[in-house]
Amino acid sequence: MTLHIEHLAAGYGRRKVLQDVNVPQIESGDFVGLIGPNASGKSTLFKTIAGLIAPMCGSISLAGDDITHLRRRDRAHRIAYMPQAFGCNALLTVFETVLLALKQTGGWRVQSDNLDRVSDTLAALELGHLSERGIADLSGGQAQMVAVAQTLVRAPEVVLLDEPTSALDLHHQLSIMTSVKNEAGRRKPVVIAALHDLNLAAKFCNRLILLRDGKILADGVPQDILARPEIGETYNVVTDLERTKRGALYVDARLSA
Ligand SMILES: Nc1ncnc2c1ncn2[C@@H]1O[C@H](COP(=O)(O)OP(=O)(O)OP(=O)(O)O)[C@@H](O)[C@H]1O
Repeated sequence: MTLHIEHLAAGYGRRKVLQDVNVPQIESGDFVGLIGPNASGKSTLFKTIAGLIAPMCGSISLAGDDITHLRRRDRAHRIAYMPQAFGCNALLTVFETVLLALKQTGGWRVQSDNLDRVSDTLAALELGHLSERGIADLSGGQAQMVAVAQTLVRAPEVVLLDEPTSALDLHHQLSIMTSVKNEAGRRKPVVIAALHDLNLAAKFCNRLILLRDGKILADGVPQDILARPEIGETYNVVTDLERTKRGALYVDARLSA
């Protein structure tokens, strides 16, 4: 099962944000980091893959099917998208909120395996202790982790996470990224996460796609992409790619003089 994007253009009204985006073969089990500065088009790409924006031209195919024309219910079975901003119903518990995410694919009838799926997902994300807490009583980081749980619980073929760690402390950044990577390795969805932290992207992703001004500038393994001069140019900083004593990639970035 692969995701493949060809000559994609998309935007808002007449304004084209994405221009001739080509992404060859993202394979099942890949954990792709979508990187690029603010306003480069990362969320727009996610919204287009998720079907919230219709492409102006080009195609997006999943396992050979063109998904740009899928019906909403069929798309919900195959693709789950966690937006940057997520709304919460103040009256629901964490457990109910994650269970509600299953409604998009399973309808209103709750089956016992749905309850197990919710419990397992919350446990995998270290959120079990929050199950009965009201969703309105969570911290920003806890609410963000619940949004990740809502995405993963649906067990889709494509998982799109828009900045899943932006509100998280160091432990929870590592914990969420580890859980997502484990999910990619175990169930083998295509996973794409928009990330601003290049070191986190290097640590967990097996492929990075660099977007600037709606165009793909580089696509490849982290050690190649992060070593390229386009990284510094794109973010308007000076970068050096180093290896830590433990062998991890580390991007040292500073403002140019
Ligand atoms: N609903 C919208 N209507 C019109 N323009 C929009 C809309 N959403 C985004 N844009 C514009 O599209 C461009 C790309 O925005 P997008 O949100 O895709 O970038 P991004 O790379 O996800 O940014 P960030 O890293 O800041 O979240 C920006 O110029 C933005 O102002």
